[in-house]
Amino acid sequence: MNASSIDFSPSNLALSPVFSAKPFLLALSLISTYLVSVAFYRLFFSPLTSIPGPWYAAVSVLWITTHVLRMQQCRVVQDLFDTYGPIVRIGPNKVAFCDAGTMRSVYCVHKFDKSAYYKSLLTNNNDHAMTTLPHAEHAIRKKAYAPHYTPANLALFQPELNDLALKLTDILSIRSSSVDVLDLFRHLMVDVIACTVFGSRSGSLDNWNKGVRDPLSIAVYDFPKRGIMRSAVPTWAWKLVCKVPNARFREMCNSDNIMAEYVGSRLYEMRANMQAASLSTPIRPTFPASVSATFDHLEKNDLSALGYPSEGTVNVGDEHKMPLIQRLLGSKMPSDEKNQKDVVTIERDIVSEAMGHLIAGVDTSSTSLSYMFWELSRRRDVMQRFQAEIDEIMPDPRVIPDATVLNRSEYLNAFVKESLRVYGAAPSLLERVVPSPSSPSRPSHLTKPSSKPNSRAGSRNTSPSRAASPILSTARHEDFDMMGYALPPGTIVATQAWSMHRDEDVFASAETFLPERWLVDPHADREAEEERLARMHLHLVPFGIGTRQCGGQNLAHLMIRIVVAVVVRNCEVRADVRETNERSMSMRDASVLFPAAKECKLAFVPRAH
Ligand code: HEM
Repeated sequence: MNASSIDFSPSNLALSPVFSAKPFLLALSLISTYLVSVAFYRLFFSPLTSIPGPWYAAVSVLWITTHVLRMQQCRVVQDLFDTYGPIVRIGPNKVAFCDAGTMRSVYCVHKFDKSAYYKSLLTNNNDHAMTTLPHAEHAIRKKAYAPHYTPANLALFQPELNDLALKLTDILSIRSSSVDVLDLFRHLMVDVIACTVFGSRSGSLDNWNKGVRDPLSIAVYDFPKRGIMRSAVPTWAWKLVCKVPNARFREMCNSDNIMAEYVGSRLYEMRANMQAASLSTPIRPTFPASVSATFDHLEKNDLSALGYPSEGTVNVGDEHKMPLIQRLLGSKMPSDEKNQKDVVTIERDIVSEAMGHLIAGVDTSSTSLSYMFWELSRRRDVMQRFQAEIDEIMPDPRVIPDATVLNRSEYLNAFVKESLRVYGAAPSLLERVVPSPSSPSRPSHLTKPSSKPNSRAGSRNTSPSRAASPILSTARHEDFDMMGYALPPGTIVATQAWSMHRDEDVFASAETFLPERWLVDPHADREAEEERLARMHLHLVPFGIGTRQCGGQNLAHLMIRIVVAVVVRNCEVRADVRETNERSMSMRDASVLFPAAKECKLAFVPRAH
């Protein structure tokens, strides 16, 4: 047969075996069989089968992922707790729980490593404390930065923080119309972190006031979105994504580099200054190749025992006051600098760490402050009680009291706790992984092999002893016993502050904003009151819990108190319901909480003194 004799008519082609649909159908049926088998296994034979939860969550990650993308994961997981109880399977390999005893067991006692989810927050393509998954390696990073955030060290920076807060108040007082405080506080926090971490003034607040775009604040804002996109696509595809011809989009893709350039410049300036001043830099080994050998020793040196500034100081300016990058440079750099490779690695680590603090501290604090002022704008009762206290501790409206005075203020404390309870800025699941037997951080007492059958979790409030309830008779030695269920190594487990803060048995009328719940009722039985407050404190975890909890919480507490005090002393706060209301402020959660409208417009009217 020659080519001219082949009939290429459409009707013949459709029947031609070359174009037969059979291979396609075969592939399709193989894939379908595989998917159905996987779903069948996950539903009926997985070690997590007995854990309560909807079947569609057990068979695929698709369901929970859609809620992550809708930025409604916290609410959805809370609904599952309401339906199924305090332990729920939310994915083929993921278990969420809401129980104070289990929370302590996972995050404080066993100190499970973080899950790979955190890698989406890498800075400068490199790890920092928050993204370092293994517990032992993290301990070393934390030891290096933690002394910076002790209350005594932060108190040295209070004059600068006060200046920034007064500048903010001046900006608010002269505006005749409403301002988007979410954006304004973001610029403020960039200045705060520039001051405490880099020892420089970024001028972000000034830029905001002048209506000038501030690339650093924009980069910090863009970074989480960039992280989610970056982790969703392979490197080759990411390079294409970054070429999308849209200037704003490219700026977002480039946010990591913009931050790295800023932080890198500050680091080199600092290093040059330190060298010029012939500083006496202490030499301490950090980030050694083998971290496990030092692990036990580091564990004993927990935060409280660290003692600052015992590790040595740099003799420039105020002997003890130094921004974080100066502290890290002083403690990490080899004095002779013979090994240039080490220097490059160490500097890269410092840049990533400092960037990590920018992204961890800016959006969280600005969201918290925004929700606080929104509450003050609509709760006259809270505002009046607050003003009475602040007017007393701050007779001169331009002289902000010392941190010790702010910390002793009863109503201010109650207001901040209640705000962090209802509007905690990091309310989502804090994922950890059940370790494998070979993991260096796996404690030997993780499981107790038992012959008793599995006991199902029942009520919401499980006491600590319940976490040690019997496990499945089929449980293997390496399984972890969580509330009566045996979880194999590799299972992702997590709790969320959102739910811990909304437990009706602990916080009556949990959805109501009620600072008074944190005050002792003088008419009630004293012992019962103490017990009630202790229970609430046990469930209040806006900064996480255990060794991985927020490294900058003391700075967050200090700055929130300073800003709230000075603004309440100087201004009345108003919201126009046409622009800021329940709907616009409805909470959405990505890794950080934010209002649905992505803005919070409020007006500030100077008070008559
Ligand atoms: C209201 C404000 C803040 C909230 C609600 C908050 C919340 C949190 C939470 C929940 C974590 C733990 C994440 C986990 O376990 O997976 C965390 C970690 C962290 N936060 Fe914050 N944060 C706030 C402000 C800040 C500030 C101002 C800084 C520093 C400038 C900061 C620095 C960090 C760092 C460095 C980590 C990682 C800790 C580590 O793993 O060593 N945070 N934060």
